[in-house]
Amino acid sequence: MPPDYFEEEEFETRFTGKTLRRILGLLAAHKGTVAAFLVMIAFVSGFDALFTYISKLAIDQGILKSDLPFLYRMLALYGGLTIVQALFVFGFIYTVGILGERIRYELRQKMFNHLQNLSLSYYSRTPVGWIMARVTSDSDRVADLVTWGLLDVTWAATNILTSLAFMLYINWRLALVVILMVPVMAYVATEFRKRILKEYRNVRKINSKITGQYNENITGVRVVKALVREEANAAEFAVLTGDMYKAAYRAAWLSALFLPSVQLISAMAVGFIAWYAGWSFEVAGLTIGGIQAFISYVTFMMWPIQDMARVFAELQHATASAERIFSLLDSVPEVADREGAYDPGSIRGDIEFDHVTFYYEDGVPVLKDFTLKVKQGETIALVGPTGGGKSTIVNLLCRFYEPKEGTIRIGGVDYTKFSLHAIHSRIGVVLQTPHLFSGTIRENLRYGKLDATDEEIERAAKLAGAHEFIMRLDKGYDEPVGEGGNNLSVGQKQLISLTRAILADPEIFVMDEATSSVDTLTESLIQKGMEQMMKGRTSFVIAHRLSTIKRADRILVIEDGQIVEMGTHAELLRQRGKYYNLYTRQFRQEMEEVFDPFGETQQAAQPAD
Ligand SMILES: Nc1ncnc2c1ncn2[C@@H]1O[C@H](COP(=O)(O)OP(=O)(O)OP(=O)(O)O)[C@@H](O)[C@H]1O
Repeated sequence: MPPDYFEEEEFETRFTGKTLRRILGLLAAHKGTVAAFLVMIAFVSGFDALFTYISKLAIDQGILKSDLPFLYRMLALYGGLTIVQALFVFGFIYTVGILGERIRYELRQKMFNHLQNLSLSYYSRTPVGWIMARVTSDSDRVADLVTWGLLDVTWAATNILTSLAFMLYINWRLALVVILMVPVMAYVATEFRKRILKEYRNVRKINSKITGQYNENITGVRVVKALVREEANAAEFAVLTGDMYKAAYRAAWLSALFLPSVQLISAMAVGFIAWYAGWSFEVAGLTIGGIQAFISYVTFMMWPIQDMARVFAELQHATASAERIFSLLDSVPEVADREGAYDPGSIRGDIEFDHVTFYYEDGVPVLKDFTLKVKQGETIALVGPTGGGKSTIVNLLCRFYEPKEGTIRIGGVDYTKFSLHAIHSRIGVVLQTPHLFSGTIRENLRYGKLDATDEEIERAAKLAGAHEFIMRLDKGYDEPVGEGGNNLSVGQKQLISLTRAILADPEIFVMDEATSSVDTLTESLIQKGMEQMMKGRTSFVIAHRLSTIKRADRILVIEDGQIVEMGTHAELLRQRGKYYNLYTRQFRQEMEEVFDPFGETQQAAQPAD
C-alpha cells in the first residue's frame, strides 16, 4: 500500500502550544543558524519597505523639486542596498536549505535509531506504511515548517510591520485605514488557503486509493479474470475517478478564485487611498511621492499577508505530522534491559519454561501455564496445527517478547536478568522466509558477522551446504540477491540464512523450516546445514519435514498453547494419538517411501480397524 494511504487516513489534530514548543525545540541545537537567517530575512524584508520610501523621497525631493544631486544620491543608495539585499537573499536561502536538510536528517536518524530498539510487538500493531509515512512525508513537513515556514512568517511580519511604520510616518490617518484592512485581507486569505489545502488533501487521498486499486487489479489480474470481475471493478474505479474529478474541480475553482478576490480587496483599498489622497493632497498636504508610496505599500502587502495565511493553514497539518513523529519517538520498547542487566558470558545450559503464560492481546491467552525443561544440547521439534503457539514459544525463547506470567530460565537464571544483547547475540535464528537485504550474497552472509573474512564466509557456506549453489551462480559470492532476496528461491534463502547463523556461531539455534516446496536437492542441503548447526547446541525447530522430526530428541505437539503430546517419533507413533493422526494424514506417503522402506511404520500408520 502506498505510504500516502496511511498518511491521508490520519487524523488532524488541533494546534497545541505544547507541540509547537516541542517542534521549535528541534531548532535548539541550531540557535546560531536560526538567528542568522532570521536576521537576514528581517533585513531583506525591511529593505523592501525602505525601497518604497526611497522612491517616495526621490519623487518628492529629487524629481518634483528638480534636485538632481539628491536624486542621484537616492539612486546610488537604492543600488547599493539592492546589492546588500541580494547577498542577504543568497545567505538566507543557502542557510535555510542546509538547516532544513539537517533537521530532516536528525529527525530521520532519531526515528530510525528508535525503531531499531522497539520491540516486535510495536511492529505487529503498526503497519509498515504508517512508519514509512512518518519517516518520509511527516519529517519533510516538519522540517519545512521550522525552516521555510518560520522564514516566511518572519519575512511577512517584518514586511507588514515596516510598511505600516513607514505609512504611519508618511500619513498616520491613512495608515490607520490600511491597518483596518489588514485583518480583513488576512481573514479572507486564511479561509481560502484552508479550503484549498483541504481540497488538495482530498485529491491526494483519493489518488492514493486509485493507486492502491490499480496496484491490486494489476497484481491480481489473474483472479480478476478468473472471477470475471472486470465490469464490477471498472464500475468501482469509475466512482473513484469521478470523486477525484470533483475534488480536483473544487480545488481548481477555489485556487482560481483566490487571487482575484485578494486582488479585489487590495484594489478597493488602493481606490480608497487614491480618493482620500486626492482630497488630502490639497487639504492635508499628502505629496505625490507619498501617494505613490502608499499605493505600493498596500499592493505589496498582499503577498506577505497571503504567505502568512498559507503558513497558518499548513500549521495544523504540520502539527499533526509532528505529533505522529513524537508518538513514534515516545513509544517505549516493551522488551528492554532491566536495571542491572548483565552479560553472563555464555547462555549455554538447560532451558526452562516455568508456568509461562503469554498473550499478545489482553484477554486472548496464547500460552497458558506452559512448562517445559530442555537439556543443554537437546534438539526439540515443535509440531502442531497452525496457530497453536509454536512461533510464540520460539519468540519468547529469543526474548522478542517476554512472559506475562511465569519465568524462563537459561542455565538456572531468569533470562530477564541478562541483557538483551547477551541473549540476541548468542541465539541464531533461521526464519521460514529469511529476509535478505539488497546487495550481494557475500554482503548478506557477512551480516551474521561483520568482520568475517572471505575464507571464513566460504568455510561457513560449505558447512551449511550453500557453497555449491552459490558457485553455480554467474558471479558466485558477488551475485546480487535482488530486492529482499527476490532473485533466490525460499530454499536458497534458508541456506544463506543458515550460513549466516553458522558464521555467528550461536549457542542456541532456532529454525522455522520453510513450508513452501523446496526441491529435493536443496532440501537435503538444508538438512545437512541444520545438522551442522545442531551439533552440541540446544536447538528448537518448528518442524515441517519428517527427516528433521525423526532426528529430534523430542517432539512436542503444540495445540492451543499446550503441549498435548511429547516424545520421540517412534514413541509418538506408537501412542496413536494426535501426532499419529497429524502425520499419518500429512506425511503418510512420504513416510512410506522415504523413511520406512521395510513397511514397519506403514503398518503402524494404518488406522486400527
Ligand atoms: N503478533 C501477534 N499479535 C497478535 N496475535 C498473534 C501475533 N502472533 C501470533 N498471534 C496469535 O497467537 C496464536 C499463536 O500463533 P503462533 O504464530 O505462535 O502459532 P504457530 O503454531 O506458530 O502457527 P503457524 O504454524 O501458523 O506459524 C495465533 O492465534 C495467532 O493468531
